[in-house]
Amino acid sequence: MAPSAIEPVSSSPNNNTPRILVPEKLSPEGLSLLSSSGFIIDNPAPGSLSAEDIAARIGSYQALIVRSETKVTAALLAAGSKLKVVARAGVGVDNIDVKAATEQGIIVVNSPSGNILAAAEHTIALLMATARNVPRGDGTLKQGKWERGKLVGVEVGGKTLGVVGLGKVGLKVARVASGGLGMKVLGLDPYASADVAKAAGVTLVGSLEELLPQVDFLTVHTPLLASTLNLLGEEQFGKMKKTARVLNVARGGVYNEEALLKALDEGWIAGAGIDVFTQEPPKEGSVPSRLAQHPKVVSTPHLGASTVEAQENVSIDVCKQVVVILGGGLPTAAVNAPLILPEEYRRLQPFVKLVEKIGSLYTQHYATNAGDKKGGMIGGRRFELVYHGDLASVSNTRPLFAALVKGLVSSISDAGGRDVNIVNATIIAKERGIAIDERHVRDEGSSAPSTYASAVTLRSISTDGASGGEQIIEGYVSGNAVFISKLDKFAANFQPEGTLLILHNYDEPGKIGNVGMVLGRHGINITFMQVAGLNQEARRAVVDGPVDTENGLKEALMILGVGGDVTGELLEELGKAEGILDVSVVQL
Ligand SMILES: NC(=O)C1=CN([C@@H]2O[C@H](COP(=O)(O)OP(=O)(O)OC[C@H]3O[C@@H](n4cnc5c(N)ncnc54)[C@H](O)[C@@H]3O)[C@@H](O)[C@H]2O)C=CC1
Ligand SMILES: O=C(O)C(=O)COP(=O)(O)O
Repeated sequence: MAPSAIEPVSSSPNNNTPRILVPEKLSPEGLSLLSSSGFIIDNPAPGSLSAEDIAARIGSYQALIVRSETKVTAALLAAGSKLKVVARAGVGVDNIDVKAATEQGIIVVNSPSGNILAAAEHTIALLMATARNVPRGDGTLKQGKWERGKLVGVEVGGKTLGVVGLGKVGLKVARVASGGLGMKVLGLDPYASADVAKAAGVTLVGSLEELLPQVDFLTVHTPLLASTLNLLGEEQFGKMKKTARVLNVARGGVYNEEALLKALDEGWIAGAGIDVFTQEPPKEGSVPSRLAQHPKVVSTPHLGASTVEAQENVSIDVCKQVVVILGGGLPTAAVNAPLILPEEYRRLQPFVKLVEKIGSLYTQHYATNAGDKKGGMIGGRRFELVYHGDLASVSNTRPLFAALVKGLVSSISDAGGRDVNIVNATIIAKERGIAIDERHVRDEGSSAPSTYASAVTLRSISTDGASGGEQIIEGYVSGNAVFISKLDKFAANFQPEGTLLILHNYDEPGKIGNVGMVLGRHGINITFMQVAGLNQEARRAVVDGPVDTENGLKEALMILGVGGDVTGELLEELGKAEGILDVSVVQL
């Protein structure tokens, strides 16, 4: 039987003393913080508890601390009737069902930066190892062979590195590659700040299509999200140089593993350095295992965060937070902590919801769906959040500020933006190069119907004058429902809920019918529809303006609430329909 250091619950000194289960290897520095706070820690030999063992015991624990190996499923959380916190001693929370935890009121925390240096350095290690055949040289020499002729490598200096995902790890890799190794670095991250990228020696490009044919090495540093799963498949590997090598110290699945195997087998690319797999450890004979054992691949068993220093950092980071949470406090890196404290809930909650929806609508409509993804639509931008009417007299707007940051990053970050809370919103905004000014305006009008005493305007302004001009979204609250009343120059009135298609078009007879037919062909139901025409100011500008009065006045937005799967194909078809200027899909 596998060894287990877990004592029966009844033998604890006091049955009210919180118990913490740590089924994976965690540095003792953090564990000693827990024990000196008086908690009981059960830290059996790593791997000795099966998923069933953990589920059978979890009911007696107030906290669970994991790394990437324990799958914290909805069923496990449901069995954890006393659980107050699940702590991830690392960055990625893709092994935790955060939604289920939130529904059960369990706080999930992580260590957002404790291991990022380790992950970046491991990426550089794999870069050099793949370029210079280090593992094969070592392996063959240990077998008594001297194979210099077979192991000629390539230099990285002067070569081009592509970095997909310019967050904390990606930027560190980029800095080392450009500053230390003398590489030319191209970056792709639709949400990155152009200034931050430039300071790291990175030139931003607009798409994978533009990036892939240029790179000698490619590295990915995005979280694993629905939008990054299989980001690179056969089509993408086919666009790369035959001499290119790819690296993955992010998550298995960002590269489609079957496609990567094929690209290596058929010589579309020259090699790979892989730390992470869709199945860990990979089962013998599976695709991830064939990849790990492939002669052109340098593979490591998810070692990105495995340094003494990183493990100390993440252990201390999360154990401190567990102590705070079990003591009734608010953690610093909660993946799903509340944006709003109970005493402010009644008054601010609808506005928190409105501002978060406005932020999310902004990112999806202007950044994610934009044809030109060179960045600059979020990071590196100045946002002005204007509180109108009664709301202007609220002095503690921290929850609204945090709601905007959360809304802006929700569709692009690891935990769907749930890691933003009132404690860390300012830091996260700064990290992403987002500047937010708040203004309180008592008298000035907004586009909200005059019966509503409070409204919010978000204005997004380019700081370099180059990217994207200015955007405006305005909304108001009625009862507990939130409404968008203005989208740029269009006067709207719709609830930002569910899946919405926003079509910018010339408002002419037949347009609605055409769109309805396309949606019908794709099996999409329309739940509501609204045509948002130019607001008064924009009408006046067209009438007084020099050009094209007729077409200018016909400009409108068609906003459709839809049910069903909105595919890329559908969007393309809608985009090509006559009179449609552009289309975007947002999930709110
Ligand atoms: N192998 C290992 O041991 C480790 C792996 N990791 C992995 O690395 C990932 C990245 O970590 P951080 O840099 O700390 O996260 P981060 O959140 O700071 O950065 C992620 C970046 O990806 C960008 N992004 C999101 N979707 C994108 C898309 N479709 N295309 C291009 N860019 C996109 C975001 O804008 C953001 O800038 C983590 O989510 C984790 O899964 C992290 C630490 C250790
Ligand atoms: O922090 C992360 O996202 C990691 O991938 C590190 O995983 P680990 O804690 O080493 O199992």
